[in-house]
Amino acid sequence: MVNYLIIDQRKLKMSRLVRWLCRSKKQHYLTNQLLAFSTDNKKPSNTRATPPPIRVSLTESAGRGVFATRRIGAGDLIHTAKPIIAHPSLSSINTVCYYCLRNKLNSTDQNVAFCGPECEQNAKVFYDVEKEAEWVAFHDYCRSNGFKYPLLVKRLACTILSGAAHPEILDILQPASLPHHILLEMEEGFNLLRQGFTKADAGSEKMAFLTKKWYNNVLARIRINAFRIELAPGRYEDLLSSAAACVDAEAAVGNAVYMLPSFYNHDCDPNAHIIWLENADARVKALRDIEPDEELRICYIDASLDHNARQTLLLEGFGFNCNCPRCSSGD
Ligand SMILES: C[S@@+](CC[C@H](N)C(=O)[O-])C[C@H]1O[C@@H](n2cnc3c(N)ncnc32)[C@H](O)[C@@H]1O
Repeated sequence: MVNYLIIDQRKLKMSRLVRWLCRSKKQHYLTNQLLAFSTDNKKPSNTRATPPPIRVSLTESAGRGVFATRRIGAGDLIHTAKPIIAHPSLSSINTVCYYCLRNKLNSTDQNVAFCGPECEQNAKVFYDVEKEAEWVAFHDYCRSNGFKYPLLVKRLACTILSGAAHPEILDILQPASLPHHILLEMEEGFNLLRQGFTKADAGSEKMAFLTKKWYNNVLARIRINAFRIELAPGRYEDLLSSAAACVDAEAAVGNAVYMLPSFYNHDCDPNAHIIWLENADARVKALRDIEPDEELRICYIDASLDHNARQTLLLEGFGFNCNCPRCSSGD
């Protein structure tokens, strides 16, 4: 089975495990757990996949980070990762698979739909719960405010209600807090989400995890750890539609949260990047030659912005003052 939403008791143990690991610095073990969690395990059980050439360890000034365990060549694929949760942007909801975000340009279906039976089957972990409730008001709230992350929280909540995920599943990721004005804006989303499940008779016992505190914590983590997915245009038609989307509105097909990719720190002159080809599966690639023990860093923002714009975006969006060599040099 593909590890798209491998959410079970193991994940609950993960968050306790990480607290222990951070104390004991048994980071090789952490890396192995994250790799097992993050990568595609489609391979037959009798063939052992080669582990990616990376480890997760503490950095000097940016928390945990990802380091090369051997030399990696420019252009090499370092590893792939499947999302823990992914959600199409509302503008793409009828044109991409509701599970893997693959473009379904040829489909005539105007409703949410899946690109095939495998995605439909995999989506059961959230869709069986989601389709029982009415989400017009929640989607209107997201659409009118331009919010994308509450959609990921809704999908996660559905997965938890179905019993396929534990409420603590994202606790391993870097925590964050939301500024007061954002907390106020999020309140309506929380109320609409609860209302949706309450009206659908989801059951108060099952919904006990869905507190304002849980909602805000998850949203804050998602805000600094989620990736905006833009698929690489493969065909001429895709190229045209993505060019139109760039001009029109939201170019991203959706957003997703991953496990291992969330441990990559930022650099304004990165040595690695993440790309998406046909769906939400992430591919981490080297941008240049990387030496053993060098930290692998990606760029969270548009690197072509000037120094002040980059610093402001990183502080407001991700909560840190960037101390990468490029920023330190004043560039
Ligand atoms: C997606 S997480 C990266 C992994 C994180 N270091 C951890 O321990 O989970 C993003 C957070 O890492 C830290 N970070 C990433 N890049 C940084 C940088 N260039 N300078 C300082 N802190 C950074 C910030 O705390 C940021 O909010």
